[in-house]
Amino acid sequence: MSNRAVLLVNLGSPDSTDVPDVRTYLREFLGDHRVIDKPAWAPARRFLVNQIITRFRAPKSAEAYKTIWTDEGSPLVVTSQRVRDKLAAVLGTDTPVYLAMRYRLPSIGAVIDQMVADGITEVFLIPQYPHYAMSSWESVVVKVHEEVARLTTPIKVDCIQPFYEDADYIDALYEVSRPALEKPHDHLLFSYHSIPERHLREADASQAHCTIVPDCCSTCSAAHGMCYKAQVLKTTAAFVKRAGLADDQWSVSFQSRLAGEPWLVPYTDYELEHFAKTEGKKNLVVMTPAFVADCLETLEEIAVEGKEEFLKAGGESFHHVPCLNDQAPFIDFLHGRVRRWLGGETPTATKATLSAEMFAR
Ligand SMILES: C=CC1=C(C)c2cc3[nH]c(cc4nc(cc5[nH]c(cc1n2)c(C)c5CCC(=O)O)C(CCC(=O)O)=C4C)c(C)c3C=C
Ligand SMILES: [Fe+2]
Ligand SMILES: [Fe+2]
Repeated sequence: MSNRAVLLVNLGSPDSTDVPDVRTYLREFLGDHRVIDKPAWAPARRFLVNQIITRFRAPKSAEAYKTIWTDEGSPLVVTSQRVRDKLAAVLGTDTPVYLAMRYRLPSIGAVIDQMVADGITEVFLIPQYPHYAMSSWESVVVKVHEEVARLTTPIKVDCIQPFYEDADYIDALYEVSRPALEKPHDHLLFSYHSIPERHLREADASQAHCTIVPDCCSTCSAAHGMCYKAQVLKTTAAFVKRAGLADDQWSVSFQSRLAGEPWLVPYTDYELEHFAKTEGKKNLVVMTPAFVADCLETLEEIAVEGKEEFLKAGGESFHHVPCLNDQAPFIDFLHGRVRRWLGGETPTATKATLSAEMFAR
């Protein structure tokens, strides 16, 4: 067996839909200071997460998870396992593929220990996020490097760059959404996971561009290497061009916000109501390209709740485009990137080339 391997990392889900398991998951997830960050108020943050958010949120989240749970477990975890297995099948035994979750199981630390036991010395890390965000991509990449740093025999980590406008990724998105786009519809909505607006400023190492320069995301800047909003807008622009859509056929919105501060706007739930009630857009297709695997945020929040809100507001048809999941175009995309890494061609990020600010937070 070779000493080189692929490591896929996704966000993770609770172990089960039981409230204590959901609480444990939320504690770990929301206890990550790259997700709920307020370093200046660290004790307040711990109190907020442990006592308030998890106590009140866990029962509600558990109910939501029950609506999407499958016999095999959480859709996000099950789909990620299928992606791992399909990628492993096309790569063959020379390049094993491992899967870890940022929160809960299988943990990044345990999977890295397994890789060491298997004799792996070089790893191609592919966070299962097309876009950089402090709370997603950065959290995974930093955690993997932290776990590698504790090893006595080091592993070399090459990380794929956020692939938000990679032509092959956009082609894959186009392939999986074509059947839905061929159905009659009035509008295509790109609904991305929201983040606090403040996170855009925190990620901007120059502290001079994001949310400061007017129309910052359309003004070329080095800050966009770590600007979630600029990157989701680039995914959208690349997809719109690939699909040949006119400007009045699509728009962007942001879902899954928490309370307490401004998150990226416009909010998906407001947009859904507005389309049906005031814009006369009654037949809607919704894509969710921030997620590569269908999960709570797509299957429940969009495909069930979003649909209900839209139809209640007077909408007539609502179609959620499934995520890339384990569909062939995504496996082909990943396979292509791994082949290029094995051939030394894929531009990758190492700890030395990644922003030092990322590791210092
Ligand atoms: C796509 C990338 C993601 C970013 C960026 C992100 C930021 C972010 N999320 C929360 C809070 C929650 N997210 C939850 C679920 C969830 N989030 C992502 C992805 C991103 N989050 C996924 C894939 C999922 C689904 C997980 C699954 O098991 O299916 C949840 C938990 C569910 C709930 O209770 O609603 C919370 C909470 C914050 C605060 C944040 C950025 C600051
Ligand atoms: Fe989230
Ligand atoms: Fe911007």
